[in-house]
Amino acid sequence: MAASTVRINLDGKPINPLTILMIGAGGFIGSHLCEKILQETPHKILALDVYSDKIKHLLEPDSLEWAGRIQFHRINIKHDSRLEGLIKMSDLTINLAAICTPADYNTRPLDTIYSNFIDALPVVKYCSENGKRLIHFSTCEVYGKTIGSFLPKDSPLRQDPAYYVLKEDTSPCIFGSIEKQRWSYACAKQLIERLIYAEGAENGLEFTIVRPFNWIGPRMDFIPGIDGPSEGVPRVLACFSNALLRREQLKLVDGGESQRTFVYIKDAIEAVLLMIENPDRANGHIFNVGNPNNEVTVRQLAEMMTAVYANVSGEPALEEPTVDVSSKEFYGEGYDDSDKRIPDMTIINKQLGWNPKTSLWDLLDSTLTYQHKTYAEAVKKVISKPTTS
Ligand SMILES: NC(=O)c1ccc[n+]([C@@H]2O[C@H](COP(=O)([O-])OP(=O)(O)OC[C@H]3O[C@@H](n4cnc5c(N)ncnc54)[C@H](O)[C@@H]3O)[C@@H](O)[C@H]2O)c1
Ligand SMILES: O=c1ccn([C@@H]2O[C@H](COP(=O)(O)OP(=O)(O)O[C@H]3OC[C@@H](O)[C@H](O)[C@H]3O)[C@@H](O)[C@H]2O)c(=O)[nH]1
Repeated sequence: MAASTVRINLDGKPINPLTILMIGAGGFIGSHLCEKILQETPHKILALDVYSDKIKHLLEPDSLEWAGRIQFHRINIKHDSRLEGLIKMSDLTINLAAICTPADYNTRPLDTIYSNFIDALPVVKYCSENGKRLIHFSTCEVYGKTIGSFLPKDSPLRQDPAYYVLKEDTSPCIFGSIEKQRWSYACAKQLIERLIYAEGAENGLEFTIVRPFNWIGPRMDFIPGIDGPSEGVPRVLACFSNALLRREQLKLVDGGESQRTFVYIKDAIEAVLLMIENPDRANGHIFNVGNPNNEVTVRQLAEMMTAVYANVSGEPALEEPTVDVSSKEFYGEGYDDSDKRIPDMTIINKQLGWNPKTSLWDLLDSTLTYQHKTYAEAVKKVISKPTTS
């Protein structure tokens, strides 16, 4: 975008160029947000992460048109005295850093809690003390299970949205027992939300909290044995992509009955840009960001991904594309699940006029096209290598 174009916000006011500190800029969401900001706005980004692979295309070569507007800082926020200085230099801090893969919640609960609560504390504190605005990434997992999941299976109330649609300002947060360590993540996220909210109420911190509902798209997580550990278990999109690329069966945890709504990353990033550029409408709010129209069971997701991938790759699907596995076998002791996640969109609609656009089929089509182009050759090479005994 031409730096001279004046951008106007939702209230018709000109948007001044900002310096944005993006913590976790090298991750899935961060990489898309950096791309969007550099391509469509005049804002500057201080991109902070321990990894930069997913934003390498934005950092190199130096001749890129936005070269002067992004600066990478390889920093671990757990222990780095440069954090406060970077927050002071910026108009806005966006915190995306977190351990956020379910396979870690019950197997590395301490790391999960430290990452999602303790490590976020200095970020909140420095923003509050220095009068800087904060956009913090929480999660839809703070809602936990729906009220409806506790009703008898045949109860007609299960069909009533009041028992399952998740609302920022009224829905309760329902987690399992302490032994179900899956909830370590949701609980840590909930406590940091409460702390941010309290900083706003008592010390005037200008904040926005984002609750993403299963954002998916290119560059999400990793393909085990290709650009991540062979034994690693990423989130469902990458697990299923990996199986499709290897022509293996897709594993359905506990029958794949849980339901999710999936939103295309590019739609969701538009919502974040609206928050960035409309502080008067976004400050003090918690926003669900998801696509209520894209609900499926995990089994339906597997079936749809199998069909889309057959189109994209030109290879017919396996005769039996899925296999059931127990959650204990797949994730280990202490796993539990969210049953159903439909975001209420009233608040984000009212404040920012945002709506998701992309259907599940279309978003899977573009995402699996990317997965195929990026990984198919590398996976074939790995599979064709003789295994050492
Ligand atoms: N993708 C989703 O659908 C989704 C859903 C709910 C919530 N979220 C939240 O959104 C945020 C971003 O998610 P994502 O999907 O992009 O995950 P991601 O794992 O791809 O990105 C997180 C990034 O943070 C970095 N990071 C972690 N700890 C760090 C530290 N101590 N210092 C510096 N960098 C650190 C990681 O290296 C990684 O690049 C997270 O807070 C996550 O909980 C995402
Ligand atoms: O191979 C797999 C992987 C996952 N699954 C199931 O697919 C569903 C979705 O799993 P994901 O790995 O995408 O993660 P979840 O939706 O449970 O949680 C996510 O929600 C929002 C964010 O906070 C995090 O990114 C993550 O916690 C779960 O029911 C899981 O059990 C499978 O059936 N098979």
